Amino acid sequence: MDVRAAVALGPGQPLTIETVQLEGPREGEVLVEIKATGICHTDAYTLSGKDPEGLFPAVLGHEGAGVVAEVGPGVTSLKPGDHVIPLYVPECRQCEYCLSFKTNLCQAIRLTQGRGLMPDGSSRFSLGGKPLFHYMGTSTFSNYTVVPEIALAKIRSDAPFEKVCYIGCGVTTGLGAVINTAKVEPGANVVVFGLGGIGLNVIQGCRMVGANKIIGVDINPNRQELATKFGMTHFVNPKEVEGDLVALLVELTGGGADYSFECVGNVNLMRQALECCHKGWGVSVIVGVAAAGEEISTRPFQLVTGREWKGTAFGGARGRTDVPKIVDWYMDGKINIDDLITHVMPLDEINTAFDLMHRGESIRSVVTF
Ligand SMILES: NC(=O)C1=CN([C@@H]2O[C@H](COP(=O)(O)OP(=O)(O)OC[C@H]3O[C@@H](n4cnc5c(N)ncnc54)[C@H](O)[C@@H]3O)[C@@H](O)[C@H]2O)C=CC1
Ligand SMILES: N[C@@H](CCC(=O)N[C@@H](CSC=O)C(=O)NCC(=O)O)C(=O)O
Ligand SMILES: [Zn+2]
Ligand SMILES: [Zn+2]
Repeated sequence: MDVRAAVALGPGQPLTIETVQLEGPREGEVLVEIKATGICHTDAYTLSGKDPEGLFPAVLGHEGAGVVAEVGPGVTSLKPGDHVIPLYVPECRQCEYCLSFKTNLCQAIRLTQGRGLMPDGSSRFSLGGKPLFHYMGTSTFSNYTVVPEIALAKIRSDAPFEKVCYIGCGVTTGLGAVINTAKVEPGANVVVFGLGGIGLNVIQGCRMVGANKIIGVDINPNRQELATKFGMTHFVNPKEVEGDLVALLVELTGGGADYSFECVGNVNLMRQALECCHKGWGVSVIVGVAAAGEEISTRPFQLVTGREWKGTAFGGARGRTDVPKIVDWYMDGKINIDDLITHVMPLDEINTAFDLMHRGESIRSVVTF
């Protein structure tokens, strides 16, 4: 079938809107009509060419929501008409990783997903007879996409696509980093580096679990107002700090953060996030994705003296299990998504979403189809 997609033809180039050919679903696969997709910083990272797994030409996008249009042979958990959120971290419930219950990093289809292919090693997308790569197993910058059954969370049918698509990445990553990965407890003091689409959800998660001081760090002063609305108690702009930022954060937290989160993808901030943690027990969680070749460093003494360095992918969430619950939280008014979606646009204007992000003018842009 012919579909409309924003295609990344090469690194650093704007996306081009094309009529693309999409094959129907094969064994264990599902054709999804995408109704809305968010644009995450990770899409921009891959488009920049700095992602070692970035392949071109490709259909990017990993923060979508839509409706099942057709199921392939062997699909049992979904049927046409079901509302779904595609998952870049699937949940097969059978692999060693899923069964360990120690991680959400299902590996059932990770190898082919990282090569931009469906689990059988081929692509469903093509342009002018030449295959296009899939992206993160989801390729939501298209009005139709094909996704493995194990990479689809079935959600309630009354949830608005243009809001809950954000649960496909940013919301779940931020809330999950707090709840699943750090396991922040009531009364904890936290520091959040980066108050964008992810960091604001970390702030929201910290407020939900009853954190005490929630200190936000960002070089964009415009982030202060919204972050405060989401639960931030103190704002620090590193550009306005005279002297040592880490020392200031240790002082503000009364000895160091119980938990810190790096939500930018900057290895220097990752070090500061670790070193502002409390001696003996502080835990720092890396959420941001740093470019190929970047490395983190600190004095091992920081760890010897009891700080812990962790990382999180998709907030440690098991997507098919956890995503429908987060959709319920939104529908029950327990979490705020609406105020984070600052721009909504048609597919033709998707490059504007990247421009807004790079200029620091958006939190989340959403494309509706
Ligand atoms: N681990 C995971 O599962 C996921 C990771 N990510 C990654 O998280 C990071 C953040 O993503 P988004 O929130 O969508 O990006 P964003 O662009 O919306 O937000 C980044 C924020 O960092 C701030 N910032 C930039 N440089 C800074 C500095 N030197 N000091 C303090 N603040 C600074 C910006 O002003 C902005 O507010 C990206 O690296 C993205 O790839 C995103 C989703 C999931
Ligand atoms: N391909 C990149 C790393 C990208 C990455 O870390 N992705 C995160 C999700 S970011 C979403 O916006 C993730 O889930 N990683 C787990 C995984 O298995 O990829 C690189 O190689 O740098
Ligand atoms: Zn993302
Ligand atoms: Zn699995």
